[in-house]
Amino acid sequence: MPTTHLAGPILVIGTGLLGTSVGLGLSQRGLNVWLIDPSPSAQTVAQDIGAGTIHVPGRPLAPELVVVAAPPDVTAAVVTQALLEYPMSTVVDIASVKGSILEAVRADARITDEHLARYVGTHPMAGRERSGPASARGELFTSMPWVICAHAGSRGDSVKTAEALAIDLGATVSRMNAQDHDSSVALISHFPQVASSLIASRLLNAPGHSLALAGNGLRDTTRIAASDPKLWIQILSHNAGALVPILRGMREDLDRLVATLSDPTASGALLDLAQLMGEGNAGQARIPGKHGAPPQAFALVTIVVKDKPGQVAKLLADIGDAGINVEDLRVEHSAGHQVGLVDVSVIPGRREELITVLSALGWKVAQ
Ligand SMILES: NC(=O)C1=CN([C@@H]2O[C@H](COP(=O)(O)OP(=O)(O)OC[C@H]3O[C@@H](n4cnc5c(N)ncnc54)[C@H](O)[C@@H]3O)[C@@H](O)[C@H]2O)C=CC1
Ligand SMILES: O=C(O)C(=O)Cc1ccc(O)cc1
Repeated sequence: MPTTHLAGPILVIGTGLLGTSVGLGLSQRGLNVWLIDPSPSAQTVAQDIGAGTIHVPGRPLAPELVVVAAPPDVTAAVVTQALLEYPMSTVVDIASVKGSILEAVRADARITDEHLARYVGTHPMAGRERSGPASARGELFTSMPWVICAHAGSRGDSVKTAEALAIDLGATVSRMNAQDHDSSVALISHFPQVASSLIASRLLNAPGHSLALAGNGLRDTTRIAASDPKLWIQILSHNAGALVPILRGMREDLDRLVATLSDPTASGALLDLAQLMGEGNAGQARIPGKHGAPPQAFALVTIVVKDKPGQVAKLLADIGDAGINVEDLRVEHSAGHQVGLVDVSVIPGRREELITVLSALGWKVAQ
């Protein structure tokens, strides 16, 4: 068994996608995990897939750590209850918003400074569009950022325990206060979610023959529009204060774009468009690369594969045998043809070698 920073036991309250993923990851590392969820089926599925053991309320339990993985709306109430019920435990939550939850816990008349000292708000920056325990993965957090939002009254050992959770699950710890967290995620998570939903909602009345032409541009920009509405109405409403200024900024840009495109022959119009595209290029280039590394432009090699079982696995095995690391992978199917296009990203210095090796093995390299 791998060594862990946590000793356990750990109680996970809320065994949906995130809670079950936490339970799976910790159980796989040999820790003793207990599970509670008001939904009997969520609780049972989580236990059945190996996330831990259902905790029967009323049975004595003194967890080292309580992880609250409930929806944002109820998180503050569940955290408060856990602080009162488990007087020796550190209590963390993993909700996508932090400021409103800290305020609500603090505002509860039953919560003293001693209680609050054991609470640490946290947020793993990892998830999926699907909710529920059946979609959970123990490896969900590997190499992903996990924000630890200690507050002024947090106890040092509780902050360490919260960080141990992130580290034991393979995540990268990032520390900031709740306000900085909320303004950061408004920009890098909540705004993209809204933008994606707005784009996808434009497709509602699109004719089928238009949609049939869709490629990765549309798929990339609408992937997260498939997210769970029940969760997102809570996230967006809890972080509205940080989100609204970003949306106002976008509205200004959109108004300017509409004005420019209303007369694209006007003097300065093309310059305006070039500026918009240029600013987009510059913003996109600022997004860090894999594992938080600086942005890195990978080289792309496109391979044409037959659309039949095992082809992509065989291709990856051949690339692996050549000792070349695949940095990113995308498979595209061309409509009406029995072939797939596999885009393989590698570090630029290995591109030519990859093309030579694959061509020699009989693969059809498109570019
Ligand atoms: N889905 C994602 O991609 C991410 C979600 N989060 C946060 O994780 C939390 C959980 O989200 P998911 O696991 O995706 O949702 P989910 O819908 O898969 O699971 C939520 C679970 O909480 C349970 N629950 C409802 N009321 C409860 C209560 N009063 N006490 C205890 N449990 C209760 C539900 O029965 C359900 O099993 C949310 O606060 C969300 O903001 C954080 C990072 C990523
Ligand atoms: O799928 C993605 O790209 C995400 O960004 C997932 C996600 C959703 C909600 C969060 O609070 C954190 C991460």
